[in-house]
Amino acid sequence: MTYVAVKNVSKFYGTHCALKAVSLTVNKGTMVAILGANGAGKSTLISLLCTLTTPTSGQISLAGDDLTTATTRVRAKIGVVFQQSVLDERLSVYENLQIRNRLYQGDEVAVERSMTALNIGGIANRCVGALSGGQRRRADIARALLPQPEVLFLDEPTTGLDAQTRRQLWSIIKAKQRCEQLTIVLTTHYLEEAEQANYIYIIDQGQIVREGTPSGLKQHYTQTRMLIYKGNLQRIITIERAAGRPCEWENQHLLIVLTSVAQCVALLQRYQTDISRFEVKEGSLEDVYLRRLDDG
Ligand SMILES: Nc1ncnc2c1ncn2[C@@H]1O[C@H](COP(=O)(O)OP(=O)(O)OP(=O)(O)O)[C@@H](O)[C@H]1O
Repeated sequence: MTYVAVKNVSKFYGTHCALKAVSLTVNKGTMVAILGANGAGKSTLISLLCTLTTPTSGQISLAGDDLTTATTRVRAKIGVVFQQSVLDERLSVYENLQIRNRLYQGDEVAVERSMTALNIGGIANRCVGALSGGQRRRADIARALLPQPEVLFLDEPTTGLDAQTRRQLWSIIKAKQRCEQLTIVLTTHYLEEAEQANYIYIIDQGQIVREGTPSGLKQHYTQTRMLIYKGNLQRIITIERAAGRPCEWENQHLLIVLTSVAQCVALLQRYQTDISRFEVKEGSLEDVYLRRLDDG
């Protein structure tokens, strides 16, 4: 079921076009990742989705409500984690959450519930200015979850965090998605994070240039390659080329682009005494992304 619908949206800053005729949908309970280079338009899109700015043209709706005409109702359904933390550095984690909760007129248990979800009870009384980047991000997410939003917008939530902290944060966010049907829209530069999404949009210079599931994108835009490192390489390449089958040298190894599992099995059977070390490499999301930049 479509939860967020962006239809033909353009956004100009003065004469600069940051988004051009963007259309996308996000289904309820799914996680959608927006990928793109610096300046591609990701933050602009998030700003539009969380009603901080309005489109120059086009429509956006959330749970059936138009963002420009039903802004208050929409805002009650969203949580946002901005690229830059919006917590007050001089206050404790608890004070930050409590003040925010009062603004939402949230119930008394909301702060405890949010702190428990992000596992930050132990740093509740610490001043935000003295927290590590990972602890601060947890507090940011706890703040965004205070009103129990239906959709969470995450604008590069893990930039600058170490791999272990990123993984911990993601296991919390994914659990929320799974258990509470939370809809998530994420922008990120980390391709392994986008890999966890149900659907991906790649933006380049304000336009959507690729879209699909992570596996669909890989299947469509990348190749599976067999690399033969050791063995009777000269014999293999001679036979393959004589039979009209593509086979290339790559840095003193043999490279064969595979089109099917059957082809891989046939090669291994044909050269079982000639191959002593090989590897089959599937295309990655990074290949999809970089190939787009190269094409551009
Ligand atoms: N308030 C603004 N006024 C004028 N131009 C802006 C404004 N905000 C963004 N832009 C421009 O719009 C384009 C898209 O910017 P945006 O911040 O959306 O990109 P981004 O994909 O989020 O980049 P990054 O990954 O670096 O955060 C850029 O060319 C940027 O300079």
